[in-house]
Amino acid sequence: MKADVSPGSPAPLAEPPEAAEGTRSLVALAAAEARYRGVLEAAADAIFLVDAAGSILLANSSAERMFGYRPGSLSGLCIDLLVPESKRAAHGEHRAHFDAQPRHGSRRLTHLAGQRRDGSVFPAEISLSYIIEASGTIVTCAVRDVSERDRQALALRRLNASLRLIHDCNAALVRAGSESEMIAGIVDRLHRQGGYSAVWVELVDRSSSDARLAAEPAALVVASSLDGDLWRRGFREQLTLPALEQAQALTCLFGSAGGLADWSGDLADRGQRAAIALPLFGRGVAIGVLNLLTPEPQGFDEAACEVLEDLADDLAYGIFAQRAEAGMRLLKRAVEASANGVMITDALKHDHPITYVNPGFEAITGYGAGAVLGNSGRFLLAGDHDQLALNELSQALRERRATQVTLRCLRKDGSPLWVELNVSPVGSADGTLGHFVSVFHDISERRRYEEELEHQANHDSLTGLPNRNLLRDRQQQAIAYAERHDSSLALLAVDIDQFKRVNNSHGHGYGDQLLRIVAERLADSVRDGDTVARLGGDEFVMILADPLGEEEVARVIARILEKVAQPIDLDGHALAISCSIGASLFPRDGRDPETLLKNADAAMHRAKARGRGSFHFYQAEMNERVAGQLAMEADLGRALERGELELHYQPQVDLLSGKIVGAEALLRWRHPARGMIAPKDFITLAEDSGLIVPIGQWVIETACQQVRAWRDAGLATPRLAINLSARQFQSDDLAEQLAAALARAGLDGGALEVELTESLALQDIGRVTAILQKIRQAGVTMAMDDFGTGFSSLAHLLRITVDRIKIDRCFVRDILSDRTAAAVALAVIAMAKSLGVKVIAEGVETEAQLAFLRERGCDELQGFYFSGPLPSEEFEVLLREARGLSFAGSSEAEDEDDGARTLLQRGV
Ligand SMILES: Nc1nc2c(ncn2[C@@H]2O[C@@H]3COP(=O)(O)O[C@H]4[C@@H](O)[C@H](n5cnc6c(=O)[nH]c(N)nc65)O[C@@H]4COP(=O)(O)O[C@H]3[C@H]2O)c(=O)[nH]1
Repeated sequence: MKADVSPGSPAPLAEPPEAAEGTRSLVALAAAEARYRGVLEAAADAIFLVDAAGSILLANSSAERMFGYRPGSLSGLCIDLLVPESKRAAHGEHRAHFDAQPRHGSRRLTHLAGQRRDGSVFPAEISLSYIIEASGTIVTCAVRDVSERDRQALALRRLNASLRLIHDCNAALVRAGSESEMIAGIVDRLHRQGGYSAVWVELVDRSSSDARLAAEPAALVVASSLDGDLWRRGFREQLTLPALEQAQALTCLFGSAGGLADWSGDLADRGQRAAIALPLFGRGVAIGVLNLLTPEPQGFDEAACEVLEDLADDLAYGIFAQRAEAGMRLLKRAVEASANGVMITDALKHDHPITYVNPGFEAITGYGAGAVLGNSGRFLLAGDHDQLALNELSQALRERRATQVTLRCLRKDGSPLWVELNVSPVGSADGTLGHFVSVFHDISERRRYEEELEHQANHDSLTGLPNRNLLRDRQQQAIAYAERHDSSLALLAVDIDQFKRVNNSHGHGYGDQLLRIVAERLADSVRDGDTVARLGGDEFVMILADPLGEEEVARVIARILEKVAQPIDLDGHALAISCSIGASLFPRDGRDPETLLKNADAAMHRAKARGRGSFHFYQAEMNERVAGQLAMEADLGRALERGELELHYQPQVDLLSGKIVGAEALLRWRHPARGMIAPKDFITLAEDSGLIVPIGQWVIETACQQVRAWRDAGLATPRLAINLSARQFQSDDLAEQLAAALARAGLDGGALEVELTESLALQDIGRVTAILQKIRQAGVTMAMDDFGTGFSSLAHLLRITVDRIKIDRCFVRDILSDRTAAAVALAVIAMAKSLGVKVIAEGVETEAQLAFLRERGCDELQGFYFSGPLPSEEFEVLLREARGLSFAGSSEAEDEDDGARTLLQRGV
């Protein structure tokens, strides 16, 4: 049955009754119909009346709205049209079957679907009631659209699932032992439990500085239907990277493949409907991105996004925490493994007790954790609180700020320990100060090295005494002190006498030993507060702090001289040394270090000029003298080339024959400005400056040429003695030089004699004797000069074989007045006799001296009594006239004559 029923004029529900009665009944019926119709129209469900053939007899407005039909257009249509196409055939069959076996009653059918006019399908529930009428069964069908209810139910289900997922994920976060395990766990759960078809996490490459993602994902689970990773590239560029850059979750829906980008089209083809990229940020730092794919079109609706964002936050926090913990573990390991000592103290407790020390602390200090925990770190100072750095340290602790100080501590074994200490306050979680962390750096070795360098820079390596640098400091300090206290100080310049000779002749090792001994002796002679410094060579300087005056300084100097003069035994060589000292006083002789030193030096040179072992206080005119000496040294250097040197000749007379048997060549310097200068005024200078070597060569050459000239002049020339300075023996070829000079003059060795001084004994005696032997082999004779004045041992001297011994002037001078002088002279004569050596007395000035010596067996004389040194021309006259001494009588006659002194007379 088909009815064209429109909602405005609904079809009658029943046939009208009999006429009379009928009119009332009709009215009542119409009223009832109107009520039913009202009910129908008010119903939210779609309500249909359908006949047995399936034609819609009536449909309410809700039905037209629900199925998308215009008002009235449903009537007459087959109800099957409202069933989804796929179910339509089954529905028809079902309806036919029912028609064949009609029955009363009602049914409720769920999980059905309706199809709208536009073809769209919606979930529906249907209630059916059957009325069997004569014309057939009429079915009342109430259809309810349950889309919204289903959607809500689905959302609820999803929410529950998500909550379960979150819970499980959080459990995984907590339980994970490592970052990778945690990420893998989350990814796996999201895939298995959350039903996401692909889940992966990409992390920021921590080795890159610009938050770039690592090339490979940290974890990835993909359903097999999504095999192949071509789509992932597009996903990465379109979702993952922008999400990270924008720091917000980005979603993408794939409706159908048409018109979509390659990657999303590919995913849509493979049944995927939505994608999301969730950035992971931990404490504001980009960590990575969590990416998900789902076949559910609503998979990333608002609620799901919310849940996933929470999960992403948890994951980010978990990674951050894992990293922080790994960082902590790493830090702990680093602290444990650090070679630096680490000490943590409790800043809140009195005395800051130690709460932690690392193994490095024990290695450095020797104290293990067990011994120090609970103590104050102060114990390391071992009571040494007199350190400036401690002020800074305690102030920093008080002010709760970081500081760095260098401290002197003591190790457990008592050895000194220098540490560089970095102290930093460390806050508690609530921001208040909780601890101090102190890092110890053992700088003992560096400190030792620095001290060594400082010592080297300020001390003389040979003697360990302060050097010029430190002396200057000490001088300044002493001057400042004296100025403040209105007191004085003395500066002593000390120089070892004849040190150069010792050094040159015995070698530097010997000289070094001597310097060390002198250094010790000088240091032993003064008080602790005084300074002894070595400036170099044999130059020492002493500062006597706060002396009472010149007398006290003189007493100290006397003590020094005495101490230094004590005999020294060096490798079996008995050595008597002495030093010369010059003193300047502050403020009298200078107010600054330079002036005091210069003046003490000038005084020292003056002392040297006085002779060995003396001292002198500075006097104003001294500087001129020193300057004069320097000028003289410069002049002497030029004297040779300018021909200012000449030789004078002093005859030596035989005491038996009275004849001139020899002569001594004595050097003179005819200075253009100062006139004739005697050797005593420049020989020492020449020796000290080394000029004596070329000068000595000149003497040898000139002496030889002079003999040659006299001989050529037909004069009977006696042997000529020349003086050899000890310094000349340092040239190994001295003998060769002599031989060459003789050869050049065409002379044999007998023409010359060399005069040696006792100071030769200070030289390397082996070397000297070897040279002397060569000289002797050349036929040259030898005389020992100034015998008895030297400081060498007799035993030493005896190793040098000489032909003549010269009794020194000083004994001859006093020979008649001083018993000691006479005894020495006699002893020399006796010794010479016993050795078979001739004796010559020098400095004989009087007849009485001559008589005494002649009488005691002295062989020869030299002295003013007969003649002083003469220029060559004058000496030539002596030779030409063959002058000599004539003796008035024999020695016996002299004895008889009371006026023995007159027995000798000077030959004319
Ligand atoms: N009081 C007094 N003095 C007398 C008398 N007779 C001689 N004299 C001085 O005694 C010195 C003798 O020389 P010397 O002992 O070898 O002592 C020499 C010698 O050691 C050294 N000398 C001189 N010429 C040379 C030289 O060519 N080479 C070296 N190395 N030294 C030289 O200089 C020293 C001093 O020489 P001169 O001043 O010439 O002094 C000479 C001479 O003038 C006298 O009767 N009374």
